[in-house]
Parts: sequence; C-alpha cells; structure tokens
Amino acid sequence: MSDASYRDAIFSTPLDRVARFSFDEQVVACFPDMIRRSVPGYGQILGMLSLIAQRHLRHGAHVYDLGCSLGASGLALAGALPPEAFRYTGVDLSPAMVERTRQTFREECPEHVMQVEEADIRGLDYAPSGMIILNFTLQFLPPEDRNALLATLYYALEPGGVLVLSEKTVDLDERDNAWRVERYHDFKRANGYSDLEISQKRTALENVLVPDTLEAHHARLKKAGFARSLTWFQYLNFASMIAFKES
Ligand SMILES: C[S@@+](CC[C@H](N)C(=O)[O-])C[C@H]1O[C@@H](n2cnc3c(N)ncnc32)[C@H](O)[C@@H]1O
Ligand SMILES: O=C(O)C(=O)C[C@]1(C(=O)O)C=C[C@@H](O)C=C1
Repeated sequence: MSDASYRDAIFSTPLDRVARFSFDEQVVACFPDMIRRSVPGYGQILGMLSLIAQRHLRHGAHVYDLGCSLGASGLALAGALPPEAFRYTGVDLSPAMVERTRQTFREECPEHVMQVEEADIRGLDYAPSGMIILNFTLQFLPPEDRNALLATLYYALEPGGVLVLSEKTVDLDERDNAWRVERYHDFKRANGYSDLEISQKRTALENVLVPDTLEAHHARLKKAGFARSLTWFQYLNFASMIAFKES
C-alpha cells in the first residue's frame, strides 16, 4: 500500500558519525510517523489548510505545495474540496518522495487534478496560482536563497491569493529559546523518542534545517511584496503564517 509507514527508528542506535539529514529512502519509509511525532500541531495545520482554501481559493484556481513530501497537504485539500474546486501541483526534490506521492494520489484521489513534479523549487517557472503552501520547507533552503524565492512566489500569486508558510522557529531571547527547545524535547520524549534519538537527530539537522525568528519571517514576507502577514498558529518552536496578496 502506498501509504504504508514504518515507525521512525533512524536515530535509535548509536552512530559513529551522524550524517547530514536528507530526505532519502530511509526517511521516506517512515516519514508520516516521523513528522507526526516530531512536529507539534502538524495535524492541526493540515486541517486548517483546507479551511483556508475553502475561504480564500477562487473556484478552479491552481495550488502549489512546495516541498510536498508525501503530499499530506494535497490529500487534506482533496479530502475537503470537490475535484473541480482546485488544481494541485506538488513539487519536491526527492525522487523517493515524488514517486511515492504520485502513486498515493492515483490511489487516494483519482478524481482530483493532482500533479507532482520532481524539481528544485528555486528554479521553477511558476504558473499563476491562488494558493501556495510552504509547509516546513523554506527552513531547508540556504538562508541566502529565501528572499528571492518568496519574491517569485509573490509574483506567481493571483490578486487575492494567499501564501501559507509553516516553519520551525527560534527566539531571539536566549532564555525564551532555551525554554521552548527544552519543552520541544519533552514533547518528543512524550511521543516515544529517546534522548539518543533526540540528540542524534539534532546533530543531523545542524546547518541543514536553519530556522529563523518569526520577526525575520514577517520582515522577509514584507520585503517580498506582501503588505500583510500574520502568525495564525504557534505551538512551542513551530509556527504557521499566512501572507495575503492584495486583490
Ligand atoms: C519537512 S519536509 C515537508 C513536509 C510536507 N510539506 C508536509 O507537510 O508533509 C521538506 C521537504 O522539502 C523538500 N525540499 C527541500 N529542499 C527543496 C528544494 N530546494 N526544492 C524542492 N523540494 C525541496 C524535501 O525533499 C522534503 O520532502
Ligand atoms: O525533528 C526535528 O527536530 C524537526 O525539526 C522536525 C522536522 C521538521 O521540522 O521539518 C525535521 C525533519 C523532518 O522533515 C521532519 C520534521
């Protein structure tokens, strides 16, 4: 079955050398379990994406899901909106993710228009769209590439379009940051991860997932052209923002 998922045990045994985190086949095989146990509020964010689409999306508009992984956002939209309500393009750089997601969409929502492209989101020729989703993807781009991508996305959005940006975040204040990170590690422990798994994953993500502050995100969105953006969800050091293109 295409949605079969194994329990994430990637960092459960001591590794001589912890390699940089990458979205390879090992991660793909346990990704649904990994993201559900590692991202506070992940399910709630997915649920809200379809409510946001129902409110903001022009009938029949195009939706991009950038860094779509296994297409969870696409499945959420297809579960809530009829086939004629939107056309979806998921984009991901990982061949293993793309292959599996194409199969999932064929099996789970054959009536909906669901495309998946294997590409780098920094080099795409974007079609006009009503909604663009960046669900925990911008954090994996080199920081120097983030402004240009958001400016491109601003131009790709139709008037009245929305960008939803979910990210792991940091606090400028060291004590606040430490408190959030410690409670995040408690959250992971409560979800069955050991101290070894938490620490080895942290090492693997160093300089791979580079988080920004919420203030930096909103400033970047403004610079990209969005006159208005707000944080609609926050749970510890994970947040989701929405930015509006004026109609
Ligand atoms: C944390 S996952 C995203 C989770 C997914 N959006 C969800 O909601 O389930 C980040 C994804 O971004 C993809 N990615 C990272 N850099 C990328 C790039 N430059 N272009 C396209 N995809 C990229 C990775 O392959 C990975 O699948
Ligand atoms: O496990 C962590 O520390 C995370 O930051 C979670 C996180 C993410 O935020 O993208 C990191 C890598 C995987 O893609 C899934 C979730």
